[in-house]
Amino acid sequence: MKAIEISHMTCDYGHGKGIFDISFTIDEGEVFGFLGPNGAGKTTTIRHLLGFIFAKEGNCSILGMDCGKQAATIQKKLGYIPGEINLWEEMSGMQFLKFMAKFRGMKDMGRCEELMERFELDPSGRIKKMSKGMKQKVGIVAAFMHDPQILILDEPSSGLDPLMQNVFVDLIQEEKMKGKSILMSSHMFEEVERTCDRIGIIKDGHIVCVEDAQTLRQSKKRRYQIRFANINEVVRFQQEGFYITAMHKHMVEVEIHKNLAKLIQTLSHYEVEDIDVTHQSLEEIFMQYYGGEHHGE
Ligand SMILES: Nc1ncnc2c1ncn2[C@@H]1O[C@H](COP(=O)(O)OP(=O)(O)OP(=O)(O)O)[C@@H](O)[C@H]1O
Repeated sequence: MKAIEISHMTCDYGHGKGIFDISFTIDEGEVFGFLGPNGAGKTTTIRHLLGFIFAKEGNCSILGMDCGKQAATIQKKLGYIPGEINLWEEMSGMQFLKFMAKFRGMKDMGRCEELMERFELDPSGRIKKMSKGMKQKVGIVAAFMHDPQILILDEPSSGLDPLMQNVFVDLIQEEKMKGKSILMSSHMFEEVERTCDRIGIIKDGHIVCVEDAQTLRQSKKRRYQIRFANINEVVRFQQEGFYITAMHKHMVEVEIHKNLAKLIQTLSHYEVEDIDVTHQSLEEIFMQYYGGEHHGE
């Protein structure tokens, strides 16, 4: 059984807005990164999973339960961090966490206390007075404290400082080791790179790519900056048919995807003074998808 299954789901808000024919699945024990530019449809998809919106076309299920029909059971079971955390402002952080614990029938608050300590959260103050980062911490503790099997996290680390983002990444990695299934929307490429097994990219309401994170990492192009001994070598090298991305005096930059051996072999016939390499970042790869410039290389 799949942890999460979304099949041909459409929610048309009109004027090209919404989500259209969305399908993907998440396995048990898998961390799935859900990425896309602002307004792409991430939150709309997630709200269907929580049963806040009913799919007019298509359907979605969590652990075999229909997200529309069994929303109450699902909401009790899973861990959820909404994109915009609107907690009950008049409550203190602790009152809110106790309320959530009661809603879920939790007896033991040990995990809650452990998480508060990890995130250095003092929950005694009123939510109304808390900073965005503090509210986010309350949201994280509330989502993880009942040790749920499934976690749906909509931009979970927004508002956290870099130190706390690291604490959060460690937590995700630990949960993954425990076999949890996690759907995580994020704008933080580093966080995605460090945690996700598979990545789905949504743009204008359509899924444009679902890819193994390892495959995406391997598809990173490399750019080699080669400094030749003299300009004659540069002119000669230009005839070799490599994809040249920049040139400056005796330096030539070439972009290589797979055929590094060919470059090394070719350069053995040249007078080379220096060679340097830069790797394409995961962010650059995503930007190709976001901007629609990806040609499926
Ligand atoms: N209830 C609604 N009625 C009409 N349009 C809506 C409604 N909810 C969302 N939209 C529109 O649907 C599109 C998708 O919104 P959604 O919130 O799912 O995007 P998102 O990918 O989560 O974006 P962000 O990264 O900015 O949070 C947007 O253009 C949004 O304005």
